[in-house]
Amino acid sequence: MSSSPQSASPLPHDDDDHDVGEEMPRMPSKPYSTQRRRNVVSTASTTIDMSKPIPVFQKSDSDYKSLRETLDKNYLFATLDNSQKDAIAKTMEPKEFQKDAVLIKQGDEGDFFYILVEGECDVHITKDGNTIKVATLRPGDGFGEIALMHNCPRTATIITPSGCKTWALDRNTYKQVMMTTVLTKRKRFQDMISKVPLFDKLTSLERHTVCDALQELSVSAGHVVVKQGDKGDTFYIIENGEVEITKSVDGAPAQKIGTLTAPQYFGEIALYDAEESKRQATCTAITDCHFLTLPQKAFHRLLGPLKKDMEKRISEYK
Ligand SMILES: Nc1ncnc2c1ncn2[C@@H]1O[C@@H]2COP(=O)(O)O[C@H]2[C@H]1O
Repeated sequence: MSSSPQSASPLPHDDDDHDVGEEMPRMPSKPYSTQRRRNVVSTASTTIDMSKPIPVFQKSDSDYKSLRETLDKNYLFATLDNSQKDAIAKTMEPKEFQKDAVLIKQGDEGDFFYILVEGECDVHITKDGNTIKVATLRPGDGFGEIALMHNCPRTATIITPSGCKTWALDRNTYKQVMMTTVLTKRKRFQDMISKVPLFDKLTSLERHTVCDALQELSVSAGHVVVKQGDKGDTFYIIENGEVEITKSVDGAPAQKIGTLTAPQYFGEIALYDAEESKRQATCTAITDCHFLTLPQKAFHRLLGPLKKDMEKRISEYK
């Protein structure tokens, strides 16, 4: 990874939970190095000046290409359009960390969002005086978004046991680029999420984070959303429509075992149950349907606190 900064931007001191202001940030159609943004975004307590030039870090073509591909695959950027992802890829800067370095400390203020390029990082969470390792991050994974998007202290400590290479995105740029899409989406999805009893046990920060990761999917009546025997990689919440569940046992013709409607969910067994990572039943839209979906990585990270509740429901199916 080779790069050099073209211009540096000081980190802002804007804080508090942001509302989407009257004027929305729009991504430039030209590269940052030649264009300034004039929009201003008002927030609860402050204003983010969108006219600040955004730094461009020169990268080799191959670094740019692989970073851009990583952004395409990462669920945190799923709602951004191509020009927004181009802009992020241009502005990200390389940061390397030595063995045992602490990239993020729980409780600190957020400064950067990172994408891991090489090496591994462990995620440790301290609660009630106990520290536990909750996850290991691998190349392609992003982290550090929660404190930036929610103006809260860092929710976990990130340590690299072996040393690592990352791409880093400063707080101001992250918020400028993500604010429009993520906050608008969060407002829309909060209503829906509040109707799903499963999510009652999440804290409001956890619910916000789930909203930020949700994606949308519309299918027509007759579409097979999940097929028995397939490998599962998505969790579905029904926002509109009806889904029929059918299951074949020991090769016999599939039998209907139920119908789901909003705000019920499906697709969790193959994601949670390592032994049954294959879809256990077929789920077919019997009307046109609209779903909110969570990709597998987000599901594990964000719905970890609900594992027991989901396992209880899974055992009731059996
Ligand atoms: N359970 C988890 N699994 C994986 N990553 C997490 C988990 N909890 C928090 N993180 C990440 O750790 C980061 C710590 O800084 P942030 O709170 O800004 O953002 C956090 C998330 O990106």
